[in-house]
Amino acid sequence: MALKERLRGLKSLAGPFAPFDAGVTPDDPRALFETWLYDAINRGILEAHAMTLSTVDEQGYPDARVLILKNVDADGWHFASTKLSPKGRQIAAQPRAALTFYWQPLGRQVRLRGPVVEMGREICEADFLARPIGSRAGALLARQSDVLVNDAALDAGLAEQRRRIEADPSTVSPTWAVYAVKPDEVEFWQADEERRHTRLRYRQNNQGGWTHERLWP
Ligand SMILES: Cc1cc2nc3c(=O)[nH]c(=O)nc-3n(C[C@H](O)[C@H](O)[C@H](O)COP(=O)(O)O)c2cc1C
Repeated sequence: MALKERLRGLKSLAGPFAPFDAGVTPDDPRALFETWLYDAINRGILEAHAMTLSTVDEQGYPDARVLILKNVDADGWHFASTKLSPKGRQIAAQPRAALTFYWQPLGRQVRLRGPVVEMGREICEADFLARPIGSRAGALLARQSDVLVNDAALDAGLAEQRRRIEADPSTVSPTWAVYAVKPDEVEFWQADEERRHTRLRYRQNNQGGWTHERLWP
């Protein structure tokens, strides 16, 4: 069977899904996001904290990759990476981003976008030190997305950084950063088997609060 037919035969948004009452929602999208995230975690969805981070480079060329959500607080939605990576350089040049979550068994998507800020050194260092040693060694290398010429160079580099950490466990990478996306727009999307999806978009208003409105599916 041709790929096109194979794809046509695959189910999507098959449900059944619990209805989403968009008329009874909190004033702040953070509260609804946390409810949906806990729903996903409690449902046992693997990597419920995985999300797609979209950025653009200096030329406005988009890029996207999956990352792990580290926290949600008054500063925004947090993620961590090395500042020297393509995403780090893109954020330095264009400090705006979008995040997308999809929890398939619940038929739920959340999209948000807004400015990105780098958190203070204390938060970045605490995040770095909480990582397993292998992750710390990789982050100290700070070569993410560079061209890898051979595995021996990677293995030698990781071993060297591991020795460095073992000699001084307080070693931190100066280029490891925790970033926060502070959204000015957050959209909640609940699938419906009959495609009568429910969409609710929050937008920051001039008073520093939020207004929300339904969107056509
Ligand atoms: C489930 C999952 C979680 C990931 N988590 C992170 C993360 O928290 N930080 C990170 O820098 N890369 C993470 N990655 C790798 C990124 O997707 C990406 O390959 C890497 O950050 C390089 O991206 P860049 O070249 O756009 O900078 C994760 C990948 C997957 C599939």
